[in-house]
Amino acid sequence: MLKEIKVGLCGLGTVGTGVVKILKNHQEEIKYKLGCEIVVNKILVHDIHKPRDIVVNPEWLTSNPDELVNNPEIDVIVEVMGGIDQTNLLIEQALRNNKHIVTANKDMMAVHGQKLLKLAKANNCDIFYDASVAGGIPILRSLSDGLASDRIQKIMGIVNGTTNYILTKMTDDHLAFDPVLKEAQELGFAESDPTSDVDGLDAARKMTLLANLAFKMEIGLDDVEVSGISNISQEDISFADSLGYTIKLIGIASINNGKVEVSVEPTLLPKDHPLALVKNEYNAVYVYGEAVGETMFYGPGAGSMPTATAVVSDLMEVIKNIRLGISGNSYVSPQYETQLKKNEEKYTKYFIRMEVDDEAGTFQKITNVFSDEKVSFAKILQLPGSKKETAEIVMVTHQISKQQLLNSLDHLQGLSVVNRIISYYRVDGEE
Ligand SMILES: NC(=O)C1=CN([C@@H]2O[C@H](COP(=O)(O)OP(=O)(O)OC[C@H]3O[C@@H](n4cnc5c(N)ncnc54)[C@H](OP(=O)(O)O)[C@@H]3O)[C@@H](O)[C@H]2O)C=CC1
Ligand SMILES: N[C@@H](CC=O)C(=O)O
Repeated sequence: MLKEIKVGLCGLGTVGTGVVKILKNHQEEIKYKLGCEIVVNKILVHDIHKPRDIVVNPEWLTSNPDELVNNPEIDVIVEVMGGIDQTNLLIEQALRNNKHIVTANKDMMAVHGQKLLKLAKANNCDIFYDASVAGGIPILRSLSDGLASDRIQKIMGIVNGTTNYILTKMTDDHLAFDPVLKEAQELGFAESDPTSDVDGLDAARKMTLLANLAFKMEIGLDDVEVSGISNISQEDISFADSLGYTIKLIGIASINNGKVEVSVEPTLLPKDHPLALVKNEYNAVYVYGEAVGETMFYGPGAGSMPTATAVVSDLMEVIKNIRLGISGNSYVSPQYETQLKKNEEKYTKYFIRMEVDDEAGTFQKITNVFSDEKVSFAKILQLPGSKKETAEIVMVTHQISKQQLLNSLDHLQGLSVVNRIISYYRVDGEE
């Protein structure tokens, strides 16, 4: 009979502080559900003297990882400190010492996840990482448990809280990018290096974790097409708005005939689409299963307490498995070889904005390029440009392949009447 489980906590920042609070504030419920107590007996931090928002026993604090990973008293390492390669080494060492792992670290899991999962299995240990995707939403667990019997066909969602916060404030309150990013950092949503949020890398890491689980393949970061939100302007937002769309950073992973496509990019959604209504740091993930149809998961995707909820729930799962004697089954080897769609096989609609010379015949030359590529349009706007004797053309295509888009843009750039392609974005979520 287990009386208590000893935990070594790596990190006491935004998420780590939430973990300590939940373990303290919900200890009665947790003990009731598990039949044993969870005791934190070491906490790894950078600086043990730093003033903190939470009171912990000063004897728990250490800056020496050996006191956790090589400590025979510790059963589970909860890693909420971030970092990739150094942290991976620390986790490998902990697994070799037969410690179970709970982590919120998508950066590490996207790069070293498969290897760590195998090492965990070899050492009869669990490694759970539900908090690493969409914060408080139990999306990885839903894919591996609740939807285990289905064949997943598509996942589409907002999986980065920081960029959703920024886009919400830019769209609804017309605020500028930089001060809103600063706000997201102060609220604890952003990564220590927020460029990984802004450039779409954080969302791409999460999409690989989702896609691997959903499609039972090994999809790496290099297989994901990524673009972030730093080039989205107030003009893009307002043109999108006047055509009936909202811009969101959307991750998509889909499979057709065994071929996958994973991308993260700014996407125009109809204003009444459920994902367009997801605001601030909230995340939402659509999962389309062959049998279940459409399901949607919604909740806070970042922040101290939501993320800590997922971490502590994973910790409880580890403990349940220890009690049942079934630890070491987090790794399932990929069932299928990874096959990626080519650009000719990726279909969607696109929003395209360009600045052109405002002279007779311009429009005809542009439409000729598109009709040569068999691209037709659902919506077109033509307005005066920001400079004298220029015009701006904004168009939304019907469904075309990525290759048709790239060919058209290439030809347009060669036309003397086209001054520049200002922006182009995917359009999704409408028939
Ligand atoms: N914030 C969020 O909303 C979410 C975060 N995550 C992930 O959770 C993890 C933690 O994020 P977050 O809590 O925001 O990060 P913070 O920067 O707030 O906290 C990091 C903590 O780890 C400690 N730390 C960092 N590096 C080291 C090191 N090399 N040695 C010892 N201690 C170290 C820091 O010590 P010290 O306090 O002394 O500086 C700090 O306590 C990251 O992987 C992040 O991607 C996942 C989902 C949501
Ligand atoms: N920086 C991330 C934190 C959670 O994963 C985000 O903004 O979503």
